[in-house]
Amino acid sequence: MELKNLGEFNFIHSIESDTIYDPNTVVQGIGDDCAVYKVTEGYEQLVSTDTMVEGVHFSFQYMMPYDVGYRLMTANLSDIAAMGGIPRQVVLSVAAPGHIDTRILEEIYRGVKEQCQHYHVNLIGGDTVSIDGPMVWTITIIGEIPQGKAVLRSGAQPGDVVGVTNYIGYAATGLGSLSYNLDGYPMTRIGHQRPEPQIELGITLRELGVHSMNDISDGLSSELNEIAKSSRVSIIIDETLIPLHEETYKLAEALQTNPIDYALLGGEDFQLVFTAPKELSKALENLGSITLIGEVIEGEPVVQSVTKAKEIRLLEAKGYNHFHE
Ligand SMILES: Nc1ncnc2c1ncn2[C@@H]1O[C@H](COP(=O)(O)OP(=O)(O)OP(=O)(O)O)[C@@H](O)[C@H]1O
Ligand SMILES: Cc1ncc(C[n+]2csc(CCOP(=O)(O)O)c2C)c(N)n1
Ligand SMILES: [Mg+2]
Ligand SMILES: [Mg+2]
Ligand SMILES: [Mg+2]
Repeated sequence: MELKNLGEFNFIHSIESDTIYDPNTVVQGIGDDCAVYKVTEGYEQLVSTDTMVEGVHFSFQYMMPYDVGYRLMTANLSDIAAMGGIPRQVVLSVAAPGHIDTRILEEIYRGVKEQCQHYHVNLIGGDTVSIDGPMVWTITIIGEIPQGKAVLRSGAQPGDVVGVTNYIGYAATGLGSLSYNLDGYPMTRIGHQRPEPQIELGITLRELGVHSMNDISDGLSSELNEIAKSSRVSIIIDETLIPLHEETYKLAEALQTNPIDYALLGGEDFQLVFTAPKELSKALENLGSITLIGEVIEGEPVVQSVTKAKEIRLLEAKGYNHFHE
């Protein structure tokens, strides 16, 4: 059935069941002017919002509707992970054209709810409007963090080591293989379609005492530059240490591109990049999913890298930019 035949209120009614995955914190969910939720004593509240636009952040050529919802939740959960926080509540706003088949919307919600269930997050409200254009999906997420413990972009200190979680350039490899219609990239395709936020690692890193952290939405060079600027420090990384998946090397070979660029410029990995006191190096490496790729030094707020050929180059804050020519 088309959305315009179902109508706004029937649509809201159709999605409101199975939205509460941590009932202890909810006083009022979907169904009133505002949602009402409880906060934990001794904790600060985190809030962040992220939007996904059809044609910009996703294409039904490369993703199933279920994946769209899944990744929308991941992008929002990822910003909570980047602070070392615990996700709690979300509200979701959708703008959709009247001719859309409601089965597509149901599938997107199924993806959202899957991630809500997995991370014990409640979907407590939202908004539904019509648009004469592409679908626009926005989530606002609320999380919690023990008082004074949020890991900021501005906390990096000279002498820190720089680390990343898992593989970088993974999602961009999957998207590249899809857009060039190349077979043989099963792992990274899932990385593009169904990325995971690093909630548990974010909490572990915060508890270990990392100094600064960011999640990778726009690309490693962009995120490192944000840390360098906010913290007023210089960062230097060794490009040969950036953890790339074998499918990234394979795609770079097939397309005659530089594999490092998928990590530096690709984005949407939703992995974490952080800086930490050098004394934590051993503990960080013992986590298994962390790679140390550089260090923080005193100086201008810039990022430099040592290339494979042992040359030093400036890493500009390139990466995904919505308003770049
Ligand atoms: N239109 C806006 N109005 C007010 N604040 C904004 C607006 N857009 C971004 N911000 C704020 O700017 C800062 C950086 O936002 P940005 O969206 O770049 O970070 P992010 O969500 O981590 O990255 P990404 O959106 O690429 O995942 C955040 O504090 C965000 O709240
Ligand atoms: C169809 C299609 N084309 C291109 C891309 C790549 N892409 C889009 S937005 C973005 C950065 C993060 O956005 P934001 O800063 O809004 O969080 C990236 C890397 C995609 N995912 N799908
Ligand atoms: Mg954002
Ligand atoms: Mg972020
Ligand atoms: Mg961005």
